[in-house]
Amino acid sequence: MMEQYFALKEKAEDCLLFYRMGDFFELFYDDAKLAAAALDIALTSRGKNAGEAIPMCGVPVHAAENYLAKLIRAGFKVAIAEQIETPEEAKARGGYKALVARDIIRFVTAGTLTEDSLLDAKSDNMLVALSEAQGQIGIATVDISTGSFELTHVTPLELSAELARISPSEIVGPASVMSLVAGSINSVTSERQKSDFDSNRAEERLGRFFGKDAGHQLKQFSRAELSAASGLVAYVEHVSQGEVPYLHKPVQRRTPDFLMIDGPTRISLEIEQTLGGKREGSLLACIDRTVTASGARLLSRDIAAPLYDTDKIAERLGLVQWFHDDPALRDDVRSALKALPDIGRALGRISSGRGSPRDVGQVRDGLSGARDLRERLSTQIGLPGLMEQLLPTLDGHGAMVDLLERALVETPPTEMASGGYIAAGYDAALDELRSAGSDGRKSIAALEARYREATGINTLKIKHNAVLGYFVEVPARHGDALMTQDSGFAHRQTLAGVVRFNSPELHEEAMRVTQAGAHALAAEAAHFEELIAKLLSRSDAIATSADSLSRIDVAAALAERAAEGRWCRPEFVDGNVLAIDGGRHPVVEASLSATGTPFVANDCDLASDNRLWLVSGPNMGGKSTFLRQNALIVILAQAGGFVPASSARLSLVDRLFSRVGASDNLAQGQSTFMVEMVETAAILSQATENSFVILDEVGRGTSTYDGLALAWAVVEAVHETNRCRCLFATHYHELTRLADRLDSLSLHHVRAREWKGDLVLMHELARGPADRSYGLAVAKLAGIPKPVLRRAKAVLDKLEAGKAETGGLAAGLGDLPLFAASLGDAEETTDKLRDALEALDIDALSPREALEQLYALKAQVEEES
Ligand SMILES: Nc1ncnc2c1ncn2[C@@H]1O[C@H](COP(=O)(O)OP(=O)(O)OP(=O)(O)O)[C@@H](O)[C@H]1O
Repeated sequence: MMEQYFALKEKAEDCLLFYRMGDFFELFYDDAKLAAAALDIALTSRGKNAGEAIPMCGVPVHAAENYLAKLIRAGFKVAIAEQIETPEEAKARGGYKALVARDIIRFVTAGTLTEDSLLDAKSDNMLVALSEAQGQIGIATVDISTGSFELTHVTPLELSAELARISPSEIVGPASVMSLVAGSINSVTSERQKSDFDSNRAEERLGRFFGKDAGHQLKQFSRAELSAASGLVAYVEHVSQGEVPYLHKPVQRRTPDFLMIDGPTRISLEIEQTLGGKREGSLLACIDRTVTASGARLLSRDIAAPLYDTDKIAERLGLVQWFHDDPALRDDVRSALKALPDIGRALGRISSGRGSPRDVGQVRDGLSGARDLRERLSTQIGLPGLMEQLLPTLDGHGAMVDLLERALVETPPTEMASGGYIAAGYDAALDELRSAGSDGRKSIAALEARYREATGINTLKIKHNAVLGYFVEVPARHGDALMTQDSGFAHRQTLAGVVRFNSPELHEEAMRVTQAGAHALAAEAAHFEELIAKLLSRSDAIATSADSLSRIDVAAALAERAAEGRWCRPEFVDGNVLAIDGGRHPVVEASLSATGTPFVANDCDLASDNRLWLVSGPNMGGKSTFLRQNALIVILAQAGGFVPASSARLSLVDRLFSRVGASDNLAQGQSTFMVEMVETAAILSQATENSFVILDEVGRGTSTYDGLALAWAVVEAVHETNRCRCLFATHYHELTRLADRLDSLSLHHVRAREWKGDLVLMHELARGPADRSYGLAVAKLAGIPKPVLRRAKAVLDKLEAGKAETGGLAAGLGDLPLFAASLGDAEETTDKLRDALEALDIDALSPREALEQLYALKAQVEEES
C-alpha cells in the first residue's frame, strides 16, 4: 500500500495527498502533520515504514468538502486519490490480497474551484497564467466557476498593477516569470514546466481545446498572450484530470481601455477592501446595492477596472440615468432580478461535469426569468442605447427553457442518487417504471397486512434496509412461530429483540420494486445527460444572457445608490479638468451619518493652469478625506456610475495614484519610509499629463529636513515634469513658498478655529495657506496630559523664537534655482559622459586600455551622481 501511496504522492507534486481508504481520506507523513495543524484534528500514526511510525490523520469522506475548504483557505493545494475499482474488482483481478487500484482524480486548488460551498458568491475566483515572449508578459485570466476567459499583455513594469486589479486566487507560470511576482502578491503560486507555455505549440494546444473554428479567432492574440493561454489550458487540464471544465473562447482585454490603478493605490483608497482586509467599510461595500451575486461580482470588476473610454462610460451612464429617473421601473426590475438564480456559476458547475439537477433547474429558471424581463422591458419607450444592446441577448433560449420545463421537476434535488428529478409526463417509459415501482410498494404493504392476518402477529412489519433489502420483522417473542419449516418464512437474522425473515412472495415483489427503481434511475440519468449536452451546446449564448442580467443589475444598483445619496451624473469634457462641486467621501459620509454628524461637502477645481493644489491644515482637519473623495469620484465616474457631488465635470484620467506618507508595510519587510519612496518613485516615473495623483504627507517618514527637501522636490517634479492633476496634502508650511514659483500650483487649507481654548475643526476647504498648524491643540483634543502639553508649548515657543532669528527651516530656500534649471544640470552630466564616449577610439585600444577606460567612465558616473 505504501508503494502505491508513494507513487501517487509523487504525482501529487506539491499538493497534499488525500488518499481514499474506505469511508476516509487519509493523509500521511508531512502532509498529515500540516493538515492536522491546519484543520485542528488529531495526528495519529498508522503502521510502520522502515521501523518508523507513519504519522497519519484522516477526514471522513462525507465531510471532506468542509475540510477541503479550510485547507484551500489556508493556502494549500490538495490532490484527491480515489479508489478507481471496487474491492470485488480488485479480487477478481489479482486474488484475495490484491490492493484496490487508486488514482488521482482531481486536484483542488484555490483558483480551480467550482463547488458552491468553497466559493464566495459575491467575488470572482480568478486563476491567472503568466508567460513572457518578445519582451511582453502575457496574462491569461480565467474564472473557472463561470468559464470567462480573458487575455492581455503588459510590460514587466505594468505587471504588478494588472495583478492587483485581477486579485487572483492562484497564479501559474514558468519559473522565469514566477520570479517576477515572488513575494509581491497574496496568491497561491505554482511553477509549471516551460513546455506548457511554448508559444510555438500554443495555437495547436488551444485549437485542440477550443475546436478548429477557434483557429481564426486566435490570430488576434500576441505570442505572449497565446503562450499564457496555452499554459493556463495545460494547467486546467492537469488539475481536472479528464473532467475538463468548459471555458469560453478567450476575449482580448486591451489594458489602455481601462483606468490604470496600481496595487498601493487600491490598498490606500480601500476600493475593494479596507486596510484591515475587510469588505465592510470599503468603497465597494458602500456602493453595492446589487441584488444578484453575479451582479455583485460584476460591480466589483467594474470598480477594480474603471474605463478609459468616454463612449463606453456614456453608455453605462445612460442606463444608470434611465433607472435613476424611473424609481418604479427600477424597483420592478430589481425585484425580478432578485428572484433569479446564479446562472453563470450553475453553468460553470455543469460544464465542469459537476452539475446537479438543481444546477440545471437554476439555469432553466434564470433563463425563463431573463425572457420575462425582456418582455417587460421591451415595451418601454425611450430605451437607452445599452439596454437596446442587452435586451436581445436575454432571449433566444425559448426551446431550451420549454424543454427543461417539461423535463425537470419544479425544484430538482442536488443529488442524483435517489432520482426523482425528471418530471412525470416527460417520458412514458419512465412513468411506467415508476408506477411499477410504486405498485410494487403497494403490493408489499398489502402483503404485510396479509401476513399479519395469517400469523395473527399484529406487530409484524415489512421493512427495508441497504444490507438486507426487504424483510419481514417480528418481535423476538413471536420468532419461534415463524421458524417452523412449513411457516413459509425463511430465517435471515436474529437481533436483540427482533427476528427477521424472508419469504418467496416478498422476494418476488421486492425484485420488482428494486428492478423498476434501478431502471427508472438509469432512465433519469440518461435523460439528464442528454439535457446537459443540449444545454452545453448553447453555453456561450447562455453565458451572454447571464452577463446581460448582471449588467442590468449593476446599472439599477448604481441608480439606487445614487438616488439614496442624492448623487449626480458626471459630465466628461476634453482637457485636464477635475471640477467637482459639493464633493463628498461616500464611505466617511455613510459612517458619519450613522452617528448623526453631517458631512461637509467640499469643492475641487483642477485645470491645466491650476492643476496642483497644496492642501494644509490641522491634523484631523479632513485633508486625507478630501484627497481621497476626489480620487473615489474619478473611479466611480469612470466605472460608469453617478458620483457623490452636486456636480462633476471631469476629463478622462488614464492613471490614478494615491500615496500616503509612511504607511506601514512591514509584511513585506521594508521600512515605512522606504515604501513611501518606492511608491513615490513609481508615480514620478509613470504619471502622465492625463493622470490624477493624490499625495498625502509624502516626506513625513524621515527627518524634518530630508522630508521637507524631498516633498519640495516631488511637488516641483509633479508640477514641471509629470504635469498631472494633483492634490498634495502636507504639514510642511514651508512648501507654501512654492506658490510663488510654480504657476499652476495653488494653496488651500482645511479650516479650523480655536474657541474658548478648544479647537474646532470645520472640515471645510478654503483658499490660501493655513495660518498655523494647531498640532498642540489636536494633541489636547486627544487627551495628552496637561504637564506634557505645557512643556510642548514651551519648546514650541523657543523653536519659534529661533525661527524668527534664523529664518527657520526654510531659510535660504528662496535662493534655489528653478527646478527646470536643475534638470539642465543633470543633462549636462550625461552629456559629459557622452562626450567622453564619443572621444573614444575603440579600435585603437588594447584590451587592457579598454578595461581601464571602462573603469574611468564608471568612476565619472559615480562621482557625478
Ligand atoms: N468633510 C468632512 N465633513 C465631516 N467630517 C469630516 C470631513 N472630513 C473629515 N472628517 C472627519 O475628520 C476625521 C479626520 O479626517 P482626515 O483623516 O481626513 O484628517 P487629516 O486632516 O488628513 O488628518 P491628519 O493630518 O491627522 O492625517 C475623519 O475621520 C472624519 O470623521
